[in-house]
Formats: sequence, structure tokens, C-alpha cells
Amino acid sequence: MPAVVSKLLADAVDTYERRGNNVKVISKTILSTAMIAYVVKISYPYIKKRLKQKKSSINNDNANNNNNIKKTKSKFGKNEDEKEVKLKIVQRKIKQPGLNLEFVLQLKHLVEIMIPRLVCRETGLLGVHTLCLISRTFLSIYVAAMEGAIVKYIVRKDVKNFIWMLMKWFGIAIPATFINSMIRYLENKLALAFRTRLVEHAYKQYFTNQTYYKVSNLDGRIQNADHLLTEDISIFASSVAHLYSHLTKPCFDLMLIGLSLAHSSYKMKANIVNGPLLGFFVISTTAHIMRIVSPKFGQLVSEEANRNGYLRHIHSRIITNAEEIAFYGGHKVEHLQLSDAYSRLCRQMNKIYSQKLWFVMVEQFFMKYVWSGTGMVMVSLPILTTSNLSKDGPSNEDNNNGSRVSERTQYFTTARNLLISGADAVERLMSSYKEIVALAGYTSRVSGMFQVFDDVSIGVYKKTMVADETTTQGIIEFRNGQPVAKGKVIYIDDLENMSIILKDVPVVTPNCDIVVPKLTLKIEPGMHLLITGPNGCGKSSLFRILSGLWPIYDGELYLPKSCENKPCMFYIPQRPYMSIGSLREQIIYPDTLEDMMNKQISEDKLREILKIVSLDYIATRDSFDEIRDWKDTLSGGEKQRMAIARLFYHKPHYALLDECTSAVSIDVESSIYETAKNMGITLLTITHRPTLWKFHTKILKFDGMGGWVFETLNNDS
Ligand SMILES: Nc1ncnc2c1ncn2[C@@H]1O[C@H](COP(=O)(O)OP(=O)(O)OP(=O)(O)O)[C@@H](O)[C@H]1O
Repeated sequence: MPAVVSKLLADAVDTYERRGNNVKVISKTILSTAMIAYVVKISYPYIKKRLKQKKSSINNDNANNNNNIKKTKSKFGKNEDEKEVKLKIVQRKIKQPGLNLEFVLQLKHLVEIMIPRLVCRETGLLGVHTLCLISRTFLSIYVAAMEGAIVKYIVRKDVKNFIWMLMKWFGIAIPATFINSMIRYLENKLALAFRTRLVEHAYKQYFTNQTYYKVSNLDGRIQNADHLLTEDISIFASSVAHLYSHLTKPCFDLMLIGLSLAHSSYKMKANIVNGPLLGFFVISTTAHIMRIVSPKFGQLVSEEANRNGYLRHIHSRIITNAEEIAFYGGHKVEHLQLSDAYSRLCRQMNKIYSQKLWFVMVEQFFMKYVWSGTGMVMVSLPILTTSNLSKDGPSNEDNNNGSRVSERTQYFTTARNLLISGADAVERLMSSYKEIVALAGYTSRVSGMFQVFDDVSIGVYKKTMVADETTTQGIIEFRNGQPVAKGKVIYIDDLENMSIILKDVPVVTPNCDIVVPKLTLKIEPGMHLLITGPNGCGKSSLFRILSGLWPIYDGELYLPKSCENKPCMFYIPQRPYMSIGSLREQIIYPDTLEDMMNKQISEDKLREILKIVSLDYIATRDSFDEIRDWKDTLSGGEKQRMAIARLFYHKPHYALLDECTSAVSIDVESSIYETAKNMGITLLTITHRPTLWKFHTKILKFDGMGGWVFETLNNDS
């Protein structure tokens, strides 16, 4: 096949020559076209940027000219402008990841989490890993020297020594291959150990002070915490472990290879400064050029991870709401959303690939061609400049002396092998630059996540806020564009006084919409409170405030501390949550089996509880150890009754019931309320069912306009 191709090429060339075309001219033309295309490709982004800048400055001028017209716009229009300005400021404030001081500080913080002490499992692994890396460098040098000796004996036709060296060469292969395999094994172990530390730290933060809720509901900085906690942490840990060997090994290689090359040159009586100096100059110059032309991989990779996370989020939403989507027949909309998320990811990946295309070309040009050429010069320098070689070529004495030739061959082979290893080391160091920049992207994401978790757990939230002090009529105080939660939560440790007191507490949504400007009431034990009002008037929001999910922006909230082994408040939502686990775990949630044992609650007691909520047939049908997907196996009403069973298991002082019996039949509902009251549980009920009114003594009525009435419930009226 190659013969056929060369024949065809030769024929083509002949034809061109016959027509009077010079092949050299054609190849020069192709080369210069490629060069011009490349220069255009390199300079295109700068030209584009310039053009954009010019365009935006023209637009700004126009905007200034139109300013007076805009000032006369409606109030709504003005708000829209302000919104845009604020969004732009927030966007500007988001720092792009890259190789800068912030990256160093973030990495330092994460390393402190991954390696918490000087003496720990991770430092042990790092120590053994480093030892293996050094051993491999020594082995590489030894193997290079052996290859040189083998070539020397071939040139000398010394069969005995050749066979001996060959046996040694095979002998060294066993430890060498073991060390190679060990390096990979330790790298994986290290990555897993780092990941474990990070995950443990993240989970601890995630489950402190309901951060898992607040991070997605009150703060706007993290969109896909699940992706960050799984994928990004894993990639970050693997990158760090991989980079450690990718950076340390080439450094050892370069140091030791440099020393042994200098030693060989010295043995050849050549100048040992010129070669390394030339190598250093070429490598540092090319490295500088590559740094300048390198795309911003950190930013690109970070955005790719973002889009990956979004795609995953859309997938998990479809899985969670599969039944609802199927009933609605919403596959078209969901398909569109999924395709859109996927194509956004594809666009980003394509952008990275096309930027890599040109960068890899420059990289390969320097690393493969410029460096090899420099290496050839470096290797030949000692031979060409050895003092005992005459300028006109080898002396007669040398020509006659076979051993000098074989020694030069040995030097050349060893030096060439060492230089190949050295070039490989530098190439790895250079490609590590790309990896470090990509690592900067992941470092920024992981460290950013920890920062947000830290902030959120102490009540510091950041969100793009459109509201400010004027729009909230001074009810909320703002600092740096963010609302300040200056309300106080005071826990009362007094068994005699188990009241819940709200003093001038506003009900404010996470978007700073004021639902109720001021709410003042006192709920005492045994005071069963009915909460009513139109949709969206703030009924559930009041429960969110009482449970500590939403911050308090003003006033004071007094809450009793949990006591007598009972929780103070227990919330039951309209859509009950079924956990992963056995039937027993559904009833005792959020207690564990161990907690249940400690409370000395027997299975008979659980059966009794199930009977109250008319679910005793489930315990006879399935055992308490039965593990099922309870979310899908129980009906809507059954799930609500199971949630109420939890209330009878925990027996709290206050029950926050948020339309939690809407799917339960009226007779069962009445018996549930009767039993709860008999158990001494104070009921705070949100309901639209008049049948439940008779179980309450007080009523809190919201009017949906921010007003409210708190009064005694007159069941007759
Ligand atoms: N996480 C949230 N972020 C922003 N706004 C929210 C959030 N949750 C609720 N809101 C808003 O707060 C207001 C009060 O909501 P809430 O859930 O308290 O209403 P509700 O009185 O319980 O209504 P319903 O009877 O329909 O359940 C609504 O306007 C709602 O849009």
C-alpha cells in the first residue's frame, strides 16, 4: 500500500513538473497558507474582543444620550433598570477561577482538610508514594545506563558481557514493574483517602443547622449541591493525588537525570554548562509562550461542571416526579428541557475541544520538535566539543581504537535515553500546567461550596436581591445589598413556662417579600390554635419561622427548649416524606432503631400507634423489618396517616399540622385529633376543613394583605 501511494505521488509530482510547476513552490504555498490560517485563528479572539469593546462603547454613548428619556419612564421601568444594574454588579463580583492568590489560599484550606495532622493515614500514604516515585527515577537512570552498556557490548561484539547485561536487564524489570504498579495503586488510595476526608467534612457541614434546606431555599450561590458533593469532590481529590505524582516525579527525574547527564559529560571531558544552559533557555522560553497562548481552562472546566450538574439535576427531577409527569403527559416539555440542558453542556464541551485543538498544536510543536532538536544538540555537544577530537573530525588514533568508538556509542545511547526521560519529565510538568489550571476550577467549586455551607450554617445568606430598604418599607435592614436577620430567637429553659411567644416578628420570604409586617401572639400549652386564611397568606411560612428554617428579620421569638425526652415541636407537612428503610423506620422517623431501644419503646407499642391511625393491617401484612419503597407502595392517605403515626410515637409538646390530614377520611381524622389532645399535645393546625374547628380553642386569621386577627374560637358561630 505505501508503495502504491508513493508511486501515485511520484506520478503526480512528475505531472506537475512536466507542466512546469515547481513542487517546492506548491509546498511553500501550502505551508504559508497553514501559517496564515493559524495566525488568523490566534489573533481572531483579540480582534473580536476589540470589536465588542468598540460596539459597547458606542452603545454606552447612546445610552447616555437616552438617559433623559429613561428618567421619565414609569416606576416599574425604573425598577427593571435597577434590577439589571444589580444583576450586573453581582455577576462582576463572581470571581473567575484561575491561577492566582485566591486559588493558592483555597487549595491550602482544602489541603488542611485532606491532611488534618502531620501524623495521619494520608501522610503515611504520601510518604510511601514519594519513596516509590524516587525509586522509579533511580531505576529509570539505571535502565538507561544498562541500555548504553548493552549497545557498547554489541558494538564491541562482546557476547559474554552482552548476555550478562541482558539477564540483569530482565532481572531489573521485576522491581521496576512492581514499582510502576505500586505508584498507580498508591495514587488511587490517596485520591480515595482525600475524597473521604472532604466528604466527611462536607456532610458534617451539610447536616448542621439544616444547611441542606437553607442552601437551596435561602441562598442563591449553589445550584446543584448534589453534583458538588459527589462528582466535583471526587474529581478534585483524584486531580490532587494525580498532580502530586505528576509534579514530584518529573522534578526528581529532572534533578537526577541532570546530575547523571553532567556526570556523563564530565566523563567525556566535555563542557557541562553549555548543554543544560541551552536546555534551560529553550524550555523556559517555550513555557512562557505556551502560558501566554493557553486558553483559560480553569474557567472553562468550572462552567462545564456547572452545566453537567444542571443536566443531572433535571434528570433527578424527572425521576422524582415521574408519576406526575406521566399523568400530565408532560414528556414533551421535560424532553425539551433535558435536550436544552444537554445541548448547553455540548456547546461548552465543544468550546473546550476547539480551544484545545490549537493549544495542543502549539504544545506539540514545542514539545515534540523544538525540544527534540534541542536534545539532539545537547547530546551531540559533548561528542562534538570533546577536547581529544580534532576539528577536522576523528583522529587516526580514534579511528583505530574500537573501544573509544564503543564508549562514545555507550555515552550517546545512555545520554539519549536519559534525555528522552528528561524531555518526558518536562512534558509532564508542562501538561501539569493544564491540569493545575483545571484543578483551579474544581478547587474554586469545592472550596466555594464549603464557604457557602459555613456561611449558611451561621445564618449568612447571599442571593441576588431585587428588594431593598425602600421596597420593604424599612421593615428589613440591608447591608451590602443583603438583608440582615436582626430578629432574636430566645430559648426558654423553664418547664413551667412552655409558651411560644412572637413579639413583632415579620413573616418574610427568602426573596424578601413581606407577607405579614408584624405578628405578635402567645401560644400556651393546651391552647389549640387553628390557622386560616387565603392561599399564600403566610400560614406555612409561620411554621417555617417557628421551626427555624427561615431567618427572623425583626422582633423576638421565644421558644421552649426540648425537655422530658420529648421534642418541643413536631411538624407534619401536607406531602408526607417516606424515608429509605423498614416499616419500623417509617414510624419512628427521624429516630433510629438505637434511639427507639433507648426510649424502651416495644414493637407492641408501635402496633398500638398504627391502630390509632388505622394502619394496623400494614403491620399484619408486612413485618416491621420489611424494607420497601414506601413512597410508591403506600397511597396518599396511608402516607399521611403514617406521618401522623410519627406524632404519636414522638409525643411532642406542640404539633405543627400543615393540612396533613387532607387525604384522610373525616372519621379517622376526628379520632386522630381526639387522641392527640388526650395525649397532651398542643395542636397548631392549618386546615381548610370546618370539621376540624371543634378541636381548637383559638384562631389566627390572616387576611392575605398582611393583616391578621388572633382571637378565641367560638365554635357555635
Ligand atoms: N422558598 C420560598 N421562596 C420564596 N418565596 C416563598 C417560598 N416559600 C413560600 N414563598 C412565598 O411566601 C408566601 C407565603 O407562602 P406560604 O407557603 O406560607 O402560603 P400558605 O398561606 O401556606 O398558602 P397555602 O394555603 O396555599 O398553603 C407565598 O407568596 C409564597 O409564594
